[in-house]
Amino acid sequence: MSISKGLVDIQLVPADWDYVEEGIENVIVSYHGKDPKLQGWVLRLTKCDVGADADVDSHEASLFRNKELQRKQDALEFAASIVSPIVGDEYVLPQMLVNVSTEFLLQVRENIESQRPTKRLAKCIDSRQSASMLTKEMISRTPADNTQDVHSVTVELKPKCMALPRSEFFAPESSVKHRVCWYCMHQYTLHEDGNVSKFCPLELFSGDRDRIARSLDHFAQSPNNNFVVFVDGRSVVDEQGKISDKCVPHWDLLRDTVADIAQKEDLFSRLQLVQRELDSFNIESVLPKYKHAMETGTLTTEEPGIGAWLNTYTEFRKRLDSGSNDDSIVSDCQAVMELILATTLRDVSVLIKFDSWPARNATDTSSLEHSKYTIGVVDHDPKKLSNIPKYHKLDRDIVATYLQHNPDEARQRPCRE
Ligand SMILES: O=P(O)(O)O[C@@H]1[C@@H](OP(=O)(O)O)[C@H](OP(=O)(O)O)[C@H](O)[C@H](OP(=O)(O)O)[C@H]1OP(=O)(O)O
Ligand SMILES: Nc1ncnc2c1ncn2[C@@H]1O[C@H](COP(=O)(O)OP(=O)(O)OP(=O)(O)O)[C@@H](O)[C@H]1O
Repeated sequence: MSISKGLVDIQLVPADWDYVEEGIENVIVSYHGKDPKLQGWVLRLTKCDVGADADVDSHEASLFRNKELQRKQDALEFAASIVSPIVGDEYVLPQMLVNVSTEFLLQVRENIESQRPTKRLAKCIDSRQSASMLTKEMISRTPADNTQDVHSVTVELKPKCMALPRSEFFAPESSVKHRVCWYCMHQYTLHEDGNVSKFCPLELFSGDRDRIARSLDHFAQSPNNNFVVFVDGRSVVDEQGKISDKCVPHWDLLRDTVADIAQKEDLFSRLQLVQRELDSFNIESVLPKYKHAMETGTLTTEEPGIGAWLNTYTEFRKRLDSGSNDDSIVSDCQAVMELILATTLRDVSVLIKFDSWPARNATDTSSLEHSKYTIGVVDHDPKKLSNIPKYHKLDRDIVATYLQHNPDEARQRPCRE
């Protein structure tokens, strides 16, 4: 990984950028122009509510711009100094901040509008940002070698949960959290009874090749927005909304290859280990600590800057390295920050990109370079401290809804690490 901390000045032409994907907060556009410095890179542009950036020249907009720039610089530092040592340097994509003009942003906004999904249209590219993140392209429209009959294929995994919580401080009605993982319970809030996914993320993190492959099959049956396969830059599903051989060339081979990768790459075990340790208090006991820290002023409504994050991480690392299980020595503030770090890491996506995936008509798949891949995590900006009450409510709702549908403990399907 290489994270450049300065602000880079490059001439950006709106017509050179194509829509790739987006989440709640950011739109990703990829470069297809002629500048070799930008080829193979994407821009991550932040969004705002439609209309919120109407007056780009106001005093408020200028304050907002400075704050946003600081937040993005902190996010770069966060990636380099915290995410990178946790997951491994090799899994964090190279990134840098580039200057972007209002004209550039407004034109890109207009150019990509027709390609955006309806569910995301309440927000648009924020024309007030003065800098955006340039990062390595992980979803590509063209295969690396156009001379062969191959595709560019990227698999996106957003597993959302890596371990069962080990907190001993659960209310009696929450003890189910020791048996059923957060993702499996959440299914009952997100979907109708008959549509809950059979995918369990703990299977994906099991380290057992067969369990991993089976979990990918379950993921493919109910991909939702947690499992996406991009073929030549487009996300694909079959007519039933599933991932199968009908939409992905050699799906069985892809599933097996991804299972091998998930078993072999240290990323998965590192994410699981740190998730287990960081979530040791769980949101249930963190909410009172958060309230207490706010009342006593050890935490304020100001979101933590990079200095506070570095202290949190150093403190956490010291405890982890000493092998101490004594949670009583952890301050309220530290417990809250660790929970936020755990939530940040829980929400990352893992992208695995194959530059030369065999086309459907390829008979000898072994001769193609399908095993050459690039892997990285995306979406690791720190979550907001002010989300703590929301996380607590979500957690309670998830448990309550799960128990409504599964009141009988003997019939609950336990998750296994
Ligand atoms: O709350 P969750 O667990 O549903 O996660 C949200 C994600 O929903 P998901 O369940 O993955 O579809 C949600 O993902 P989508 O945009 O729905 O794909 C975001 O990642 C959201 O993060 P943020 O608010 O943008 O920082 C996520 O919010 P956080 O809870 O991580 O803040
Ligand atoms: N480097 C990249 N190259 C190609 N595509 C990417 C890259 N990074 C992200 N994407 C795609 O864009 C999507 C949205 O990106 P990102 O997760 O950064 O947005 P977000 O708004 O922060 O997401 P969320 O809603 O999960 O918080 C990802 O899910 C992925 O499909």
